[in-house]
Amino acid sequence: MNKVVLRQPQVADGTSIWHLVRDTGVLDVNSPYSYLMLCKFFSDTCVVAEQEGQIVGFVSAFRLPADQQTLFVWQVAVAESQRGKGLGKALLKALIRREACKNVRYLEATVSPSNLSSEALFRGFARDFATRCEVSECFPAHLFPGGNHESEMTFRIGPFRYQT
Ligand SMILES: CC(=O)NCC[C@H](N)C(=O)O
Repeated sequence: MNKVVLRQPQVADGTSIWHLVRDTGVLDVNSPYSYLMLCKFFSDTCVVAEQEGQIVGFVSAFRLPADQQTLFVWQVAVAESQRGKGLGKALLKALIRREACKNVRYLEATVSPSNLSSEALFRGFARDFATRCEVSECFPAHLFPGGNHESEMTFRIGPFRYQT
């Protein structure tokens, strides 16, 4: 099986990332522009996974403006072909080891109740770092238009007790 390489995204990856997110069938598909913007202005806290020239994984994140010690993970996308191989956790670990994430003490992400694999990912990540994972409501379903979006629950992981 060919090696999966984890790297910082470039703007040329934007459309492939958009396709990957769309093809997961579970994530909110943001505009193609938003993925170009993430690759250009937030690449220090984004990671892509590439295999044989194909983007097969992606994580986007940024430090919270109101709390620079917390890293907010926006989306984690893993291609069907890579499911169940630990790629999601590998993406998060590559992210948290970045220089741009130095001294991050908490990681936050939102997960919808039906996304059991995402819940398992974050709970497993907290376990691996021997730290807490606290869940609270972030965006109740009624805040979304059209009545067809689940609530989003915040998974707050930390504190990271040693240099991450
Ligand atoms: C961690 C993660 O992928 N959360 C998804 C949040 C939201 N539903 C989205 O897809 O952007």
